[in-house]
Amino acid sequence: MKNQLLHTPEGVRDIYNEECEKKLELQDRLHKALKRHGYHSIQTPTFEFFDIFGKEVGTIPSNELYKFFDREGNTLVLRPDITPSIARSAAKYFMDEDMPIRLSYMGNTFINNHSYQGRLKESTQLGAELIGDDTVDGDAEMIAMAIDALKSSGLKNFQISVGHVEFFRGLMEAAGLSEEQEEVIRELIANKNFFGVEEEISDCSMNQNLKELFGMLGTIYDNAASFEEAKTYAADYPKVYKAIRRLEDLDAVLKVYDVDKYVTYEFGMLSSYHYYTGVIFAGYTYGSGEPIVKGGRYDKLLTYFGKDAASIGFAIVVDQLMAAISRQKIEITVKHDNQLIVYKPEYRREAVKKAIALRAKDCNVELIAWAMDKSKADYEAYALRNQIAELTFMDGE
Ligand SMILES: N[C@@H](Cc1c[nH]c[nH+]1)C(=O)O
Repeated sequence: MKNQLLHTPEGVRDIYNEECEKKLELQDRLHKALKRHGYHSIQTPTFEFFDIFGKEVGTIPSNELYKFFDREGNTLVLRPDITPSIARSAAKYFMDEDMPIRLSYMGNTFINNHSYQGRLKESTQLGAELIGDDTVDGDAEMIAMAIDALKSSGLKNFQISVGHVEFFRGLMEAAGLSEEQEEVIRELIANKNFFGVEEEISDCSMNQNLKELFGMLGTIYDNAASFEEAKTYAADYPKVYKAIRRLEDLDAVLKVYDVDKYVTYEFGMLSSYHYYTGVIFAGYTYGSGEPIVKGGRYDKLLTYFGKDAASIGFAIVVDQLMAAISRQKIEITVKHDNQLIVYKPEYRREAVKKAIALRAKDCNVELIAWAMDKSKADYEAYALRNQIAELTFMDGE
């Protein structure tokens, strides 16, 4: 047999047996958590027209998209991100709705990233979007809900880092740096090289307050009570000041939800998604270098689809969460309550009837016709391998 027939391409994998059962159980728990917050389920297609994920939308760059053509010659894209699809469908189906819309979804995303990063190219996301709500209450609801969902997965130690895209944007505007310099600084921040940032701006002529704010990009605050200094420095930079104030207000509401202990603030938090306009956040835990949850506010994305609706959302990266849960040795218990009935030909009718009756009572029953070359011991070993709870032989003995 050709080796390639058994292999999957780089970056995609099979999930089977116990791992698959656990993943489904985890998805179920996460989905229920979103439902508990009143979110309504929605499914959108796995592929869409190229424009839904085009440059103007501000999601994954075009060279990381899986693109292909339909019979008419349209360029189609396997979704790299579900948020633009939700934005499209919200604009299509809820154009005249003037109340906030709460949607939740689960599905796979596809990103053709460089193989050397060792990342999955197909991963499962479970997410929620709150559309048509620009309030800080909305920001807090999303973060509190993400925390509730993570807790329902059994995870105990995790952290949500929260930032605001306007802090960095405000600094860039105020400092009047070139696009190239901005790119360099973004890269340095992404690598947590804050000395590098200091060095990069040391030659630029800028006001001391602005320099102080640049110096705060690497600080992690566990409470908005420590924002006072930053606010003083930002007094003359309205964008930056407003961003800090928003995080301060958010912290107050997160305290009402009693989830502030899970949250830290980072003014230097950035995202490569250009559709974010306000608060952004990402969740981390042990055993996963990548975020287990990512989200943020995108107040302008829906205007691209013709609806003016400030929105915020997040997605839990189920595969990352699974990996972390397993590395932290957190047990996701899956029920092993399958019954197995093995029958000899003369007992076929009886066996089938029995299986139907049990299934009607919601029992899980696997039915096997006894193969001539198999012994009782073979079936017992099979039952053990497959964690069968109860094995019945219908052979007249
Ligand atoms: N779609 C984003 C997460 C998100 C959902 N809503 C807002 N942001 C992502 O894939 O990272």
